Amino acid sequence: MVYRFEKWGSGAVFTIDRPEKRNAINDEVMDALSDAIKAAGDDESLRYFVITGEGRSAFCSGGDLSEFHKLRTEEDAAPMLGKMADILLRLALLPVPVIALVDGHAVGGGCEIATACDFRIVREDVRCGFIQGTLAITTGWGGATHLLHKTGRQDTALRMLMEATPKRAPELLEAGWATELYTGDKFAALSRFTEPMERVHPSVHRAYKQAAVRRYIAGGLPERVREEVSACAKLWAADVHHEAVDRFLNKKK
Ligand SMILES: CC[C@H](C(=O)O)C(=O)SCCNC(=O)CCNC(=O)[C@H](O)C(C)(C)COP(=O)(O)OP(=O)(O)OC[C@H]1O[C@@H](n2cnc3c(N)ncnc32)[C@H](O)[C@@H]1OP(=O)(O)O
Repeated sequence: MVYRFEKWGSGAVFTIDRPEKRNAINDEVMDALSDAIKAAGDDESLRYFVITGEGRSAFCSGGDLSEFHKLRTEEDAAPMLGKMADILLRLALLPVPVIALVDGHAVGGGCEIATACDFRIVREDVRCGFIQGTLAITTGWGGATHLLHKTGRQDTALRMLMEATPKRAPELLEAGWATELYTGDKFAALSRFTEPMERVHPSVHRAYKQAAVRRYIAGGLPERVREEVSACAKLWAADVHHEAVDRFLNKKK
């Protein structure tokens, strides 16, 4: 299995389980995450939805380049990008707090997944970044749209996107992307984060999350995400993108 979806106290944890590929996202993981989000949305007893990665090397390394490099044209790329962008939008709009438990590097689409969550609990020694620019594309799963919507500083957000480099956890905290940093066991860190909120009735959490969802919708996020997908799909078709992916895939051969 390329994932696990398990109950965790009053929450549920989705674990991307492809450590041999640094938890890269392929169609199978997308479909599993989509199903998990549906189940979470239908579960009135759920208090939290948590997403994390297997192993300590990576939270998620983004799209599976060994699979997605076969997508050559704008028409090829748009359906894959749109599929994951829709899944991340549904993740963001879940009626409960959504927590990214970032216990390894989150790069590319992996950084987009964490950005779509309400909170990011980040291990203090990891690096996260929107490295799509190094492949001559933009974010394509809605990451830029979610980041620009959430962050208080547009200059900081644009700099993260345009530099396309992984940032150290303290920098991510300073930039307002990381909610808090931790060391040691990730589930102990998750408990420390959720415990204070557990003293509040879940109906209060759901009401506050609805306020955030209303702000998303008022901000036109679904349409803005669709436009981001289109922009990425256009850049995807360029030779400079395919050459950059080929260099990554051939780096060790
Ligand atoms: C809109 C989303 C967008 C898209 O879908 O295209 C993206 O997400 S673009 C960005 C795609 N992701 C990347 O470019 C990141 C590539 N990976 C890395 O930079 C590193 O692997 C890193 C920093 C995540 C971890 O580095 P580390 O040294 O710990 O591991 P290795 O690089 O040696 O990788 C181990 C093993 O995993 C394979 N791998 C890693 N990432 C991916 C990936 N995204 N897709 C496919 N395979 C990946 C890597 O090739 C190695 O395989 P091996 O067979 O052992 O050589």
